[in-house]
Amino acid sequence: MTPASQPARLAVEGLDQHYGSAQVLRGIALTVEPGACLAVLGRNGAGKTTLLRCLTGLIPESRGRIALDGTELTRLSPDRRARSGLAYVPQGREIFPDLTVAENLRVAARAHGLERTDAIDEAVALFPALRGLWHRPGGNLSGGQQQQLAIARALATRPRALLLDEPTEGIQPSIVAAIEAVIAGLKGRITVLLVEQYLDFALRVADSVVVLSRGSVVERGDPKVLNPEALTRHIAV
Ligand SMILES: Nc1ncnc2c1ncn2[C@@H]1O[C@H](COP(=O)(O)OP(=O)(O)OP(=O)(O)O)[C@@H](O)[C@H]1O
Repeated sequence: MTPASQPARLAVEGLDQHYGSAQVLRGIALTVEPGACLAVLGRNGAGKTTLLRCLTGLIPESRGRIALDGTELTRLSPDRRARSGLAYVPQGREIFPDLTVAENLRVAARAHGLERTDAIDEAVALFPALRGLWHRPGGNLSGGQQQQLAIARALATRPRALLLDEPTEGIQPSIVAAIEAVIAGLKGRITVLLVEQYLDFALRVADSVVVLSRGSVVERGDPKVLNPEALTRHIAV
């Protein structure tokens, strides 16, 4: 059996990103300690998804440095970053609609050489509802079921760091609670960077918080200590 991976330290320094002439990220610096959960908050258009897409390599960073346990990811392809242990659950889930739940999980595990391990069983153990949907095409699942599958699929690659883009968006409360319990259970095992608009959810699960506004970090700290007024000033529409 392949042993589970150790959580990695994710470090970002001086990250800039442009779309054409428009600068969307400005000197982003953040650190997520191994096994901790950092929530990135901010209004629509603040740059949260762009930050995640830069971390995954889906869009090239204009300037800056991204490192996982000190190993530089900057300028590596998305595939190389994924192989380094970075998993991404995008907004909208992007599961394969024509593949069954089982096949969605197997494709991910196989891409990481984990199809003959317990990686899928371990991921599905966190979302037992997926067992009852095993042979259903991904496209036939509800939004909440798809979100659980998307997170399980990412976990089936045994990541060292997990990037989640708004996992609660449009999801029914019972499944939001299940997702919250899973993220809480990953503490100490997988480093998590969570982009969220659902403030209460983010503050409950995160060990630390970064607030983005117009591409810059404007607040950061421990969610138990941060001034709620400072948070809502940058988040409320
Ligand atoms: N492909 C693109 N081309 C040009 N501009 C873009 C592109 N994608 C995003 N933008 C712009 O970049 C800025 C940041 O967008 P981004 O999607 O990262 O914000 P966000 O904080 O994730 O917002 P949301 O919560 O709505 O997803 C916005 O002004 C957006 O309009």
